[in-house]
Amino acid sequence: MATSTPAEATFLEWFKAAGGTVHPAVQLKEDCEGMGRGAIAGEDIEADTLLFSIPRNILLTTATASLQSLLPPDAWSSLGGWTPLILSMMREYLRTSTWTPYFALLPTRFDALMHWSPDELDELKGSNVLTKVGRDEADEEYEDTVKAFVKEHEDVFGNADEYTAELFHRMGSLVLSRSFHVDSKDENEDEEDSDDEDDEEEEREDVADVAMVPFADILNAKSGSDNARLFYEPATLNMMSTQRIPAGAQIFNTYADPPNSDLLRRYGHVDEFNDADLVEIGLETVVDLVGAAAGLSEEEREARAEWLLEVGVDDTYAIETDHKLPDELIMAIRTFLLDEADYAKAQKKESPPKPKVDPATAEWARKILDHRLSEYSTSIEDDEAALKQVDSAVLPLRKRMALIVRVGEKRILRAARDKLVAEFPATGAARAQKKEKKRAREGEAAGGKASSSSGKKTKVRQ
Ligand SMILES: C[S@@+](CC[C@H](N)C(=O)[O-])C[C@H]1O[C@@H](n2cnc3c(N)ncnc32)[C@H](O)[C@@H]1O
Repeated sequence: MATSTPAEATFLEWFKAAGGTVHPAVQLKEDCEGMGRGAIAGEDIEADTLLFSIPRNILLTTATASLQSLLPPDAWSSLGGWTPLILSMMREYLRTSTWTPYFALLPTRFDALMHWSPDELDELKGSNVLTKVGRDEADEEYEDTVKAFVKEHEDVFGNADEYTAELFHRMGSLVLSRSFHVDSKDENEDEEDSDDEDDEEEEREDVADVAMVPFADILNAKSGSDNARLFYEPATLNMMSTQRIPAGAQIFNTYADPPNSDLLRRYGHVDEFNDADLVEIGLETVVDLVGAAAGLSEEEREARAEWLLEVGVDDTYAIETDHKLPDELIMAIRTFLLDEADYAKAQKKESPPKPKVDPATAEWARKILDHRLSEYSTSIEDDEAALKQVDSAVLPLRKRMALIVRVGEKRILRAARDKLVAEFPATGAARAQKKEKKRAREGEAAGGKASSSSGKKTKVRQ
C-alpha cells in the first residue's frame, strides 16, 4: 500500500501490529480535495470488498483507556456528558504511548462552530443552529469541573497544568467530528442500528458507547457519494465497499446525512448540494406569533406550550427539501388557535388537534414562514450574488460555509411558502396579488394608470 507521509506509515505499522488489516488498493491521501486527509482507491475495488478491518482492542473508549481503572469509582461516576472520554483521551495523549501513532494523524485545527468568533457566528444569524453551538457549556465544564478534578487527582493525571482548556476543546472536537457509536454492552447488536457515526441524541448517549475508531475516522463524507460502510463484528469493525470504487476515486463513508447546519456545527464543513438539508422552526415562534395574536396571556401561552410538550409534541419543527410543513408544526399552530372550550376538550383527551391544514392554519403557517425569513440579515438574492465570489481572499471559507447554510435554509422556507400559497391561494402573497390585480383593474376602468402607490388610484378607489 502506497503511503505519502512518515506519520501515515507509522500509523499503518501500529495499526497492523495490533491486528488491523488493510486491502492493498486502499491508500491514504493527506489532502483530498480540500477535505483534509482521506482514503482513495489505488486501483479498482469491487463492491462488497473488505477495505480494512479494525480490531476492537484499538478503539479508544472509556473502557480501553486506563483512567477509569485508576480513579476512585465515586470520582469517576461524578463526571458527566463526554467528559469521562475527553479526560481519558487527554491522559492517554499526555501520559501514554498506546495511541501515539493515532493521535499523530488527527487534526489540531477545526472549523466546527465551537471554534468560530462571535463575528463569524453572526453570519449565521437566523439559523437555529446558533442555539446549539455549545461553546459556553464546554467552557463552563472545563472551568467549573475539569480543572479542579484534574488538580484533585494529580496523582493519576500527572502535572495538572498540561490539561489545558485548548487540549480539552481539541479532544472534545475530535469526539464531535470523528466518534462512532459502538455499543459497549451487546457486541452482537443489530448492524442496522449501530453503523452511524452521527447521533442526534449525542448529549444523552451513554459515554461508554462513544468510541474513537482509528482508520474508520479517516474517511470523509459527501452527500450522495458514500461507497463504504462500517460493519460491526464481535472482534472487529469492518469497513466494506458498498459499490464498485474506480481507481483514483475517494472512499466515502456516510455521517448519517446531517443538514448543512449540523455538518458545520459538528464537522466544520458543508455540502454545496445537500439532499438532507432542512430549516428549523422553534415552538417559541408559534407561541409568540399565534399565541399573542389569539389574545392569550403570557401565562396561557406558556401553559399551552408546556402542554404540547407533555403530550409529546416536539419543540422544534424541521422543514426538509420536500417543503412539506411538519405535522407537529400544524398541530402546534392549531393548539394556539383553539378557543378555551376546545382547548379544555383537547386537554381532557390528552390529544392536540389533528395536523390538518385549513385556511386559518395556512395563513398562520405563512406568517410564521415570513417571520422566519425576516430573521436572517440578508435576502436570498444577496446571498446568491455573494456566493458567486470565488476569490477566497474576498469570501473566506467560514463566510462561504455560513452563506451556504443560510441560503439553503432560506430557499427551503421560500419554497415551503410558495407551496403553501399555491395550495391555499387566499393566504399572504396570493391575497396581496389578488388585491393588486383588483386595484389595477379598477384603475384601468377609471382610465388611469393604476399603481399601488399612485394618488390617482386612491382617488379611483374612493
Ligand atoms: C471523520 S474526519 C475525516 C478525516 C479528516 N479529513 C482528517 O483529515 O483527518 C471528518 C472531518 O473531515 C473533513 N471532511 C469530511 N468530509 C468533508 C467534506 N465533504 N468536505 C470538507 N471537509 C470534509 C471535516 O473536517 C470533518 O470534520
